[in-house]
Amino acid sequence: MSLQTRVIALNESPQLAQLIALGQQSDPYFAYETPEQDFCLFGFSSCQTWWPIAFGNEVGRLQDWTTKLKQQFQTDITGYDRGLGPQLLGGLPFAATAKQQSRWGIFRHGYFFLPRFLITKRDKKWWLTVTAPLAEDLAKLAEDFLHRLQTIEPLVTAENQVLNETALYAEQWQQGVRDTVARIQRSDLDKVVLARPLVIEMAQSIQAAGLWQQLRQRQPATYHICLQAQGQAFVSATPERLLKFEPNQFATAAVAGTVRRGKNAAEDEQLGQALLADPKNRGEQAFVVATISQNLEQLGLQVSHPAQPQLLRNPNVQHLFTPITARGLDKVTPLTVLAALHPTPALGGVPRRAALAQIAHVEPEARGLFGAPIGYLGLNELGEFAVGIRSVLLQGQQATLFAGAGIVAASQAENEFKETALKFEPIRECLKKRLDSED
Ligand SMILES: C=C(O[C@@H]1C=C(C(=O)O)C=C[C@H]1O)C(=O)O
Repeated sequence: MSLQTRVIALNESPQLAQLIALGQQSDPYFAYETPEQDFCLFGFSSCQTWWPIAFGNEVGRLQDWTTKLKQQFQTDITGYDRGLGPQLLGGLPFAATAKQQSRWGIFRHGYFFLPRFLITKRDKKWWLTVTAPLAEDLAKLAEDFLHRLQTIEPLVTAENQVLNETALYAEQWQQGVRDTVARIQRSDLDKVVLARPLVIEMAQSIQAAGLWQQLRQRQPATYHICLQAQGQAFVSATPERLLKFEPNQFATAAVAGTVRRGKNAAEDEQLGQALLADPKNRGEQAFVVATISQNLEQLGLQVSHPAQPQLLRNPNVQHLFTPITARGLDKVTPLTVLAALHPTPALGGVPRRAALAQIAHVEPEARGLFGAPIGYLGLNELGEFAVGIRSVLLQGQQATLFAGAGIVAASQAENEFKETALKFEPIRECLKKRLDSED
């Protein structure tokens, strides 16, 4: 099928409430906002979708799909700026997995779509990209879409309440942490990130676009991402960038080590400084910096980063954080870099292969999109992927939250359990808040 695309500068800024309302009705739908809130993408309906039904070589197959898509365009689609023109929106799975139990449905092996309608906010301006088969009238499609967007009523938050909450595998998980610590102490395994699910049942079906909006209001300084397709959705308020592709370089970050936020500025500062001075957390984060750097250098890229980590603060937790940049992108494609980096030791472990085997051994369920690359990749090769943590899978009335913690030789199961509980909080609070905000 031959495709065509057109980018239109919008004179009037769309209303966020209307984008959200239209998003709630769209299938598929994707919303993406950077922590700086200076760049947003909203994708509605698809021209084509990619969701493999079997596992294995996901990155290679996504690359093949991208190459095929590029060939379907009659006109040059590579010259657009970031976020404009045809974009692939979605996520890859955390790991190729055949045998583990999975609740992820069509997201299980990854899901991307090429949107028919894409609204982009960048440099304080708004744009619409329309992409459709050659036979369709792009001007008419754009006109109808904008009319729909301008006339849609804002989303009415449905009345909802939490029915029950189950921390799955709680005991089994803590035993898994203890076994992992023992294994780390007696082998050359250094770090394994172990995650666990929390299932929340609500009285009514959960509106993904509405939850995205709530997270955006309550937790502004993170990415805000929503991927909705075939009746289910993945929503993430992750603080963590996996990769940003710029014209001549790309940017990534090493995030690890966690402590809660203080009750006041002085306590907050003290907790932050203690985290910066703590050998366990510093060691854990240094693994992440070293491994990311090595993986990139092996691709022939020139890597640079500051010598000392900084603090990355979110409402409930603070982390150690080192920004990393690499040059020499002409040697590799974006997806090659992504495959080399993911999963970083922030979500997998060190050494990677042994850590992934330990994760598969301890965790009964497939991680799906949790901890996985989620974002956009333009056919112009500019894009950005975040790490899909602080996230939730929504399926009707059921929300499954996942959170993980880095396990090293000095880890204690109870503390790691508490740390994961802390990481559930932002989304858990939003789901509960719906109850309070109904009055
Ligand atoms: C795995 C998660 O977070 C990761 C693990 C961290 C840690 O172990 O301290 C910190 C930040 C993230 O890289 C999560 O939020 O689920």
